[in-house]
Amino acid sequence: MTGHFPPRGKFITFEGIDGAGKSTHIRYCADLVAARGIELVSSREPGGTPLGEKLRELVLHEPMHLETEALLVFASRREHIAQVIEPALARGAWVLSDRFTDASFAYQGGGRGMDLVKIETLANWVHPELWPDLTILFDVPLEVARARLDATRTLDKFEQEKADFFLAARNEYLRRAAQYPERFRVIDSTQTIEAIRVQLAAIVAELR
Ligand SMILES: Nc1ncnc2c1ncn2[C@@H]1O[C@H](COP(=O)(O)OP(=O)(O)OP(=O)(O)O)[C@@H](O)[C@H]1O
Ligand SMILES: Cc1cn([C@H]2C[C@H](O)[C@@H](COP(=O)(O)O)O2)c(=O)[nH]c1=O
Repeated sequence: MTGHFPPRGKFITFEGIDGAGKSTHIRYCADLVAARGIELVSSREPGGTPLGEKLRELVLHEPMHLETEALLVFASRREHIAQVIEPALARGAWVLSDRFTDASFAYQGGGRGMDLVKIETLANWVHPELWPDLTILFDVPLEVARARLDATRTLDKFEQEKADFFLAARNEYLRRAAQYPERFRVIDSTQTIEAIRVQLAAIVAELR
């Protein structure tokens, strides 16, 4: 007897410095995917599971050593992969995640200055086989991101960081996008929401 295996789902991640517009555009991309009749799981990091959300609270609000921070985001990620991402991809669902390991490179590596080799080691340990099929990087100068955040919310631990932190995080994102051009699409997030949507629709339509 032969079993029926659904084609593996797609794993799409959304990255950018705080205020770049990820959350705004994930909802739109989710609608595009759902309109194709594809099962969809929308999630986020740190978080995405009950334990991951508890870790998120610690990471976003408690002061801690930078390596503790890195270990906690990877602990949250391990749980997220086991409980949510892998089961969804295996049953053919598409997973849209607000951040994944590129954020650890950008924030713990670029922003905090943690040795990138250590982050690579954690990534190879926690998800040796799993990388996104597509990563959409919303790129924006930090003054624009900052103005958007200041207008909308109370800032968490990361959002209160100084300009240098975000400059380094943005540069690390752009460095990774240049290193993995087949996986990344970089969007100029200073454009209007409508203009960005046009680009996103084309990018998502390419994915089969
Ligand atoms: N292209 C845009 N033009 C103008 N305003 C925008 C644009 N994209 C997002 N915004 C606005 O900027 C604010 C921050 O956007 P959003 O919450 O999507 O950012 P984010 O990248 O998800 O931030 P964080 O990572 O901190 O959650 C929101 O008020 C949103 O409406
Ligand atoms: C996955 C991940 C996230 N972070 C930081 C980046 C953001 O400042 C927060 C998450 O907040 P958001 O509003 O949901 O984007 O966490 C990090 O430092 N390292 C990571 O790996």
